[in-house]
Amino acid sequence: MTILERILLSKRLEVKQMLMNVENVSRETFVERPTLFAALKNAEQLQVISEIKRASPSKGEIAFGVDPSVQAQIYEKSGAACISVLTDAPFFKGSFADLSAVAKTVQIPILCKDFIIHEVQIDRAKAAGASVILLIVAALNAESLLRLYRYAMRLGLEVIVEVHDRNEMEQAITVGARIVGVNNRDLRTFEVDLRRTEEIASRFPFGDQHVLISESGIWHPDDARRVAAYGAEAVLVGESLMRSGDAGEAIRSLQVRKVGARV
Ligand SMILES: O=C(O)c1ccccc1NCC(=O)[C@H](O)[C@H](O)COP(=O)(O)O
Repeated sequence: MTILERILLSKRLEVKQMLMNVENVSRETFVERPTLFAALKNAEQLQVISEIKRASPSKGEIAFGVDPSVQAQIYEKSGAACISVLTDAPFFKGSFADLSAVAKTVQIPILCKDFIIHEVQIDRAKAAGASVILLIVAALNAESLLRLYRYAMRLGLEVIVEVHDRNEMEQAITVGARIVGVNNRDLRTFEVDLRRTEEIASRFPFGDQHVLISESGIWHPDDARRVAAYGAEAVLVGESLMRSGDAGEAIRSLQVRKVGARV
């Protein structure tokens, strides 16, 4: 069984639990946030979506004890365009409590980074303060992808549709995705290869209506320059920021000039 299959098996159980507990979810009112799409499009520099990542299936512990609010404040002050919060507990040691804590602390867009297979998870993400959710094409069939995409849009959320190859990218565009994230990590082998961004970018419908994000495996300014050269307008970065002694400086070093940016 691949790691994605194992995660999805665990998500089905989690969804059952969530459906039994819908009444107990507290809904708080959060600030109105700027849209992620505009934040990425209107910038001349490559934008950094900075992730709160305590652990991962590929690396084990990264930073179990991090205070998500403190980390989020550092990210926001350093010019992050958005904060991604991993909410999966079994594989990433994240939680919706982490998401809520971040939502109470910062004003910028917040991404609920999870493996979404059911509307109840989208409700939960919104209730905890997310303004953006992630839908992974490899985790959904075409009907579920479209249904969940439309559901999130109706709730006023933005959606990043995550893809791993050109075929998935075409599915993302077909459902109407405007924000597409290429995950450079192979979810079966964990191997990270920035050429995935290059491959997908070669067929991506660049222009005013679409924005491309390169996700995973970004450690150095050279990585940022490389994916910017392929046409990415943002990077989604977890581990390297969590392990950095100076996450603020690390974010600033990745804000390289976008290719095609206006002078
Ligand atoms: O990070 C993993 O090991 C992983 C394994 C299986 C499915 C998803 C996984 N990560 C989720 C992510 O997409 C990353 O957290 C995110 O793109 C940041 O990646 P990185 O900068 O390499 O930490």
